[in-house]
Amino acid sequence: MRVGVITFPGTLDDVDAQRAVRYADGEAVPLWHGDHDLKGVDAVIVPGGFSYGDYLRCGAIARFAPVMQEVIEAANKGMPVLGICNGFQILAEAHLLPGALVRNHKLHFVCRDQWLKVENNTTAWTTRYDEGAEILVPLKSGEGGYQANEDTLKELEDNNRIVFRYVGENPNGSRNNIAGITNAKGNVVGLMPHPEHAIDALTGPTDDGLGMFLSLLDSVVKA
Ligand SMILES: NC(=O)CC[C@H](N)C(=O)O
Repeated sequence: MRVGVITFPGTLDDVDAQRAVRYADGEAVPLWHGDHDLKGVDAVIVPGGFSYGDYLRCGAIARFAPVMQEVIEAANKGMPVLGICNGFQILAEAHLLPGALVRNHKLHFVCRDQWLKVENNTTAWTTRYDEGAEILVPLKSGEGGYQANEDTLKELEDNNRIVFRYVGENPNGSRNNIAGITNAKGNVVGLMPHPEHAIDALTGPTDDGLGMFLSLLDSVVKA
C-alpha cells in the first residue's frame, strides 16, 4: 500500500501521518503542494497544520494548490482520501466534502484529548472499528466548528454520512456534534481530531487512531 501525504507551506502533521502509514505496514510517499501528479499512490492523506498560514480562512488557499487538482480528480474516481483537521478544512474548501469549518464557538483554540463515537464503520477509513465504539484521540484546532445548512445536515444524517461525533461537551460548536463526515461513496473522509497522533500508547493518549490506517490497508488490498 502506497499512501501519499501532502505537505503545503505551513503543514505541521505530515511527519506523524507518514509514521501512521508505516505503522499500518504502508509506504508513505511525500507529495509537495506544487506537484502535478500523485506518483501512482493508492490513497492520499491531507494532514493537519496551518497551510499558507491560515490566511483568508483555514484551507482556502491550499484548495488551489496544483496537487489538489490531482486529488480532486482522483477522489472523484474513488481513490481513498483522508483529511485530518486542516486537511478536513481543505477538503471542505475543495468541495470534496460538504459544509464548512468555522471559528470555534468560544473563540479559543482548543487543545485536548477528545472522546469520539464511531458512527459509520463502512467507509474506506473506518472498517476496523465497531459501530458505536468510542475512541480517544487529540483535538487541536481554532476553526473546528462544523457548519452546514439544514438540507445538507439532513442529507448527512439520513445517509449515514456522519462518521464521528463528539462525545460529551461539544468542544467547538459543531452542528449535531459532528467531528467527521464522508462523501456519498465513502472513499473521502474528513475529521477535525487527530488519529495520527494516537497510534501508539507510548506517544499518544491511546492507540485508538491506528484503526483508521489499518482500515485503509484493508480497503486497498481488497480493491
Ligand atoms: N491542527 C490543525 O490542523 C489546525 C487546523 C487549523 N489551523 C485550525 O486552527 O483550525
